[in-house]
Amino acid sequence: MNKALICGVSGQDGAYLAQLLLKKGYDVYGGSRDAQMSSFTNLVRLGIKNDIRLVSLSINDFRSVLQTILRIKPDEIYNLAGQSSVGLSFEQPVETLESISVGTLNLLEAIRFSELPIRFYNAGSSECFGDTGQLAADETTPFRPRSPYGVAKAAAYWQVANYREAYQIHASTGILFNHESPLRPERFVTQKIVATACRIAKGSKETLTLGNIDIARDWGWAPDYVEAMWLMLQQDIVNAGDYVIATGKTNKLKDFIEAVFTSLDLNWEQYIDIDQSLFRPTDIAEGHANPVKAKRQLNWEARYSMQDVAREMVEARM
Ligand SMILES: C[C@H]1O[C@H](OP(=O)(O)OP(=O)(O)OC[C@H]2O[C@@H](n3cnc4c(=O)[nH]c(N)nc43)[C@H](O)[C@@H]2O)[C@@H](O)[C@@H](O)C1=O
Repeated sequence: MNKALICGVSGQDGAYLAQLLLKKGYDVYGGSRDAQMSSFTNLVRLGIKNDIRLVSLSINDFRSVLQTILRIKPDEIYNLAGQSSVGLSFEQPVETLESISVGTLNLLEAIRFSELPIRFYNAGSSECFGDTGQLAADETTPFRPRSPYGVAKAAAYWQVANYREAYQIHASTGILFNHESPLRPERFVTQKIVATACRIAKGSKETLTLGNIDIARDWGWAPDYVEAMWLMLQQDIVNAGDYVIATGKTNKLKDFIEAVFTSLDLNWEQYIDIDQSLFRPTDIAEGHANPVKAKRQLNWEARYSMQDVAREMVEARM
C-alpha cells in the first residue's frame, strides 16, 4: 500500500486530496501543527477524519519534519501547509515567509537527508506571476510577485527547482490559480460573497462589504485541482517539474457576484458596499492562465467553470 503524507491536511486542498488518495487506496497520514487540538472540520465534513492517521507536524521545525519522515517513510509528500491568505500576508509578512519558504526548505532538506525515494509535491501559486496584463501565464512566464505571499511562494518554487536539479529529487511545483469549493473559509472572496448572499436570500438585512471588485481571476474547482497534484507525482522522473493548473478562462469578480446573486433571484447591485480599507497595498488586476502543459503532459483539464463553481458553492449553503 502506498503511503502519502499530506502537510496541511486540515485546509481545503488537504481535505480533498486526502479524500482522493483514500479512494485510490493510499495509507494517508495527515500533518497538522497540533493534531490533538485541531478540530479538522473539513475532514469531518467529508466524512474521512477517522480514515486518516493524524500526526502533529510543524514544517517550520526541522526536527519535527525529519522525525516524521523517518518514522513514516512515505512514498509521497504533499506540501500544502503554510499561510494561504494573500491578504493576511501583508499583515504577517515574516510568518508568511517562514511558513512557506522555510517550511518547504525543511521538507526538501529532510527528504534529501533521509535518502528515501520520496516524491514531493509543492503547492505553488499564480501569485508568483504578479500582474501579467492580458498575457496568459505558463511555466515559462517570469515571476514578478506583488505580495509577501507571492514572494514567499516564489522562493519556495526556486528551492524545489534547485533540489530537483541538484539532488535528482522527484519534486514538482503546481502553480495553481484560484480554486474554490464549499470548504473555502469566508476570508476568501468567493465564500464571502456566497455566504453573505445566502444569508440575504434567507432574510438577513445585511450588505456585502467588499474591497476592489474590478479585479479578474481564473477561478476553478478545488477537487479538480487536487487530481492534478496527484498526477504530477505519477510522472516519470524526467517529467517531474512545474505545471500551471487553471481553467484557462478569466472572469471578472463582478461576474462571479452576479452569478451567485442571480442564482438566488437577487439583484446584486442593491447589496454591495465598497470599503477602501479592504483594498490591498498592491493587488493583481487580472490573472490569465495557459494550462496547456498540464493537458499535454498530465492529460489533466479543469472540468468545472466559474459558473459551475458559483452554483456548487451556493447549493452547498442553501
Ligand atoms: C492563487 C491564489 O488564490 C487565492 O488568493 P487571492 O487571489 O488573493 O484570493 P482572495 O479570494 O482572497 O482574493 C481574490 C481577489 O478578490 C479581491 N477582493 C475584493 N474584495 C475582497 C474581500 O472582501 N475579501 C477578499 N479576500 N478579497 C477581496 C482581492 O483584492 C483579490 O484581488 C488563494 O487561494 C491563494 O492561496 C493563492 O495562491
